[in-house]
Amino acid sequence: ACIQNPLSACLDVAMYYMVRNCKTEDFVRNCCRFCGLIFIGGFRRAGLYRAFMFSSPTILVTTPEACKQVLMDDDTFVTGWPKATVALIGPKSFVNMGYDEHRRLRKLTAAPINGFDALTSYLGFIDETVVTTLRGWADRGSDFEFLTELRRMTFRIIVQIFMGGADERTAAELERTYTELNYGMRAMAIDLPGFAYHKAIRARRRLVAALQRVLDERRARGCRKTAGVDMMDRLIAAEDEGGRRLQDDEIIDVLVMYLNAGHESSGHITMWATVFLQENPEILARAKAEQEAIMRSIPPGQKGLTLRDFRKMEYLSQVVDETLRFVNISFVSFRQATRDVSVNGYLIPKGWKVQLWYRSVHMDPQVYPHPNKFDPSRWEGPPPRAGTFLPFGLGTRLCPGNDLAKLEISVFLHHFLLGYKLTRKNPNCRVRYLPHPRPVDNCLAKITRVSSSH
Ligand code: HEM
Repeated sequence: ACIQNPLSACLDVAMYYMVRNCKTEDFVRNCCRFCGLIFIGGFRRAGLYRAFMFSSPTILVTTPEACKQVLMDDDTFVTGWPKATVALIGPKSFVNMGYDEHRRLRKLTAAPINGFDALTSYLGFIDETVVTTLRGWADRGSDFEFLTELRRMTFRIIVQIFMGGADERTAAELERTYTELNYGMRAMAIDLPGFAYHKAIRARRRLVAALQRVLDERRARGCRKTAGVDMMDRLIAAEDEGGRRLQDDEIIDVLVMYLNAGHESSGHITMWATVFLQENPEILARAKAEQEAIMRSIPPGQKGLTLRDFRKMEYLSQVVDETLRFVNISFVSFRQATRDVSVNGYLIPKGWKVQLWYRSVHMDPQVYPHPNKFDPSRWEGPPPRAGTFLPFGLGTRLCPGNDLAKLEISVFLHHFLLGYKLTRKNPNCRVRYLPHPRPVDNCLAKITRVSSSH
């Protein structure tokens, strides 16, 4: 992992400092002491650092301007995920796809997820799922892993959108397999028994086999063409200009990627937003008052929430944005330079990897004063300057599920605020930062009903 001492635990040390909410300078100082990584830019605000990570010479990009330049230039920067990640997500998924194929499949799959019509069609299911889930937790009356259950809930939603649903047992089993896949995603790529990466590779094999079974059944039964079409139907029916259809392994890799991306981050952010609300009574009171006002404005005959109600959740949207900034669930993206290019006055050589460190942007005191304070009110006023808020990335690879994610999280918080309370068993529980920030007890907690109408 390290230029000077390939056997050192340099990468672990690097990751340890970088994934915490610490300043890049602290990381550089500590990392250099441990293993002598070489950095350009030093302690000036160059925002670019040179390192050797995941077996490749790499430039770390940490300022809004430089991130924007890289993310908006598709000719010069192509996707550049580490081989180990590609092996887990799928060599035929977006993480490893050329420009044209990516554009085609992205167009096919993104429109049915985001946008007014798509979100309207999913809202009823999301609303019902959230209401039933919260009731079930409150009826339990005992502690449970809040994060684990939230991940199951967001997984049920994404499976409904992509595969027209799955029964409770299959969904829980698949979600457990995804958890194993995820734990190996940012682990050292050691494919030996006992290591997280090895377990993740095996989890991927199980996922591929499960999705192949569903695909076989779907092909045998015939795809739906009109009512009830889901993403699997769309992928099976898709043809390029030459009339070529997608092979099973291509469909499966796109599904493995979407089902993973479509529930992990949303589940984590929902958990953190709930925790932050519960820990900050003033913020909770203001968010709750807004939801109560929305409830009062709903006409008597209306069943469930509408997108119009969701659009009125202005303060809640600030809470969600602040959670996205503060937690940095997707803290880094990977690209590769296709030619020599100058960024911020420094040369990035052709073939070098480029890592975009969103966390550094979101925790930069020059962009966000007092970055370690959870303060939703910082989102009042005009929208942030381009490149300064990148929880969903930017450019042609901007997260296609961004609106869906915000909708799911907001619907959950709406019902939580109106009727429930979270009591954590270990409120000071240690946080683990890889693969995503989470309390090591997976947020062991109890949900109690505080309003008789829920
Ligand atoms: C809070 C929730 C979420 C966060 C923070 C998040 C974050 C991100 C980020 C930062 C990227 C850009 C990666 C890059 O530039 O290489 C991305 C890509 C992606 N996300 Fe999300 N995401 C979330 C939810 C979702 C959901 C709900 C879905 C699916 C419905 C989804 C599907 C994807 C896919 C397929 C990509 C790859 C896009 C491409 O390469 O064109 N994400 N996400």
